[in-house]
Amino acid sequence: MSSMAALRSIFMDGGCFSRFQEESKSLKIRKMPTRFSVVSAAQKSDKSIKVGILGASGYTGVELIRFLANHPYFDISLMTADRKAGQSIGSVFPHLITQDLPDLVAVKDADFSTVDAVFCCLPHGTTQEIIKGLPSNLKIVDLSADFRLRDINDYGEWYGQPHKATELQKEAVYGLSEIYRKKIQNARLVANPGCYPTTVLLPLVPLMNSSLIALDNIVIVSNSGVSGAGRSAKEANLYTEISEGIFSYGITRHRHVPEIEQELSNAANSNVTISFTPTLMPMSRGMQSTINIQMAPGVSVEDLKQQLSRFYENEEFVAVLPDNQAPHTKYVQGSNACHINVFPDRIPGRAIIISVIDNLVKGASGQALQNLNLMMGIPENTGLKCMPLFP
Ligand SMILES: NC(=O)C1=CN([C@@H]2O[C@H](COP(=O)(O)OP(=O)(O)OC[C@H]3O[C@@H](n4cnc5c(N)ncnc54)[C@H](OP(=O)(O)O)[C@@H]3O)[C@@H](O)[C@H]2O)C=CC1
Ligand SMILES: CC(=O)N[C@@H](CCC(=O)OP(=O)(O)O)C(=O)O
Repeated sequence: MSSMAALRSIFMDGGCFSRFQEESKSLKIRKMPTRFSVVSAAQKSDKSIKVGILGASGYTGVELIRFLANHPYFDISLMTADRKAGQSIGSVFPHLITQDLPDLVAVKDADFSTVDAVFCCLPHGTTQEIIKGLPSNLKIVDLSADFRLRDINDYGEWYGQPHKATELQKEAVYGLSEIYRKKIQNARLVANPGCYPTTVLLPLVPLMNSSLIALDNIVIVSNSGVSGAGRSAKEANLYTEISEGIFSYGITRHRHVPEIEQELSNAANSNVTISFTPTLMPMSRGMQSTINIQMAPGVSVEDLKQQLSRFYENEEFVAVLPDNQAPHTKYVQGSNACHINVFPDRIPGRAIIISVIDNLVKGASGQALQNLNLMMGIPENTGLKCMPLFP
């Protein structure tokens, strides 16, 4: 029996697989834990779906290892690295010394016939070369930016090189889970969103086609923890460069601008242009976006909050905070949550939307796992229910 068939039978035994599918269709995910026998399915689990992590020695790779360790169906059976190929995971990450995990191998030595799905946690430009050669039945979630931009010319312009896997790029589904859930369920290749785009799109997409805000007056300032830059050594990320200070970079030309504009324009069905300034903060993880918008005439902050609350009322991972509670990166750290709130600006007619995520979780590995769960037809929150690490 194939892994998928085995998994389906687990759910069918409990009579819950088709009900889960029905429920997914109506997007009532928050109600799942009470209405589905997830626990009994987990008890029967045999970790029958084999997954690989390409780039397991990096920050997003090791974050996936953390979540997959508690996943009832996914078994890590392949892990790759580049410079660290040949090493055990415990020698690269001492906190994993006691875990029973495969050693890191180079991609060229990896046996892909042993896995059903892979997460690609590789640098931009690398995944598109590597996955061209993989078996065509593999499910792939790519955490890099290689397949996010639908317009191949945009890719060339913003990433400074022609795309090397244009056919695959056409096939890819943008993996903002709450927005593209149905497409993701049927996808083979998912382009996981960038962390900045995730903090911006979750609060803005539901407002785009509702005539609530002006589409030509969106000003975004985002703050990121340093782990957003990955684990490889760079002068700009030395403690002496980043501690006790902050600085903005990529001002007006960060490569996430076309990704955010693509998705906002798609939601608005009209061309949307943004002002976007990313800033590096002296913290390891966490991301906050402050989004200043012009409301349409007669629209209030309460209208925006109501629209967002309605849109996300059945979502487990996105919360619109009550009253004037300010989203704080500490309250989402280590979890797949996104917290959003909306405030009136002192300038009449304008509002300030603030959203926070953990860049390594909802901004990368958590959302990637949410997407593979969807692609495999299992409950979307499987393995992701851990609470934020606080304080
Ligand atoms: N960090 C974040 O918050 C986010 C990152 N992303 C994206 O996810 C991807 C991974 O990011 P992150 O984990 O932070 O990066 P890291 O730099 O921490 O890790 C990169 C991984 O890729 C391996 N690698 C590097 N070069 C090659 C190569 N030429 N061939 C094969 N493997 C290679 C590295 O191996 P070795 O260690 O042996 O060199 C390492 O395992 C990137 O595309 C990033 O932009 C997306 C959202 C958020
Ligand atoms: C702090 C930092 O350097 N952040 C990265 C973004 C990381 C990310 O989420 O985006 P990608 O997946 O598109 O790399 C940057 O600005 O390039």
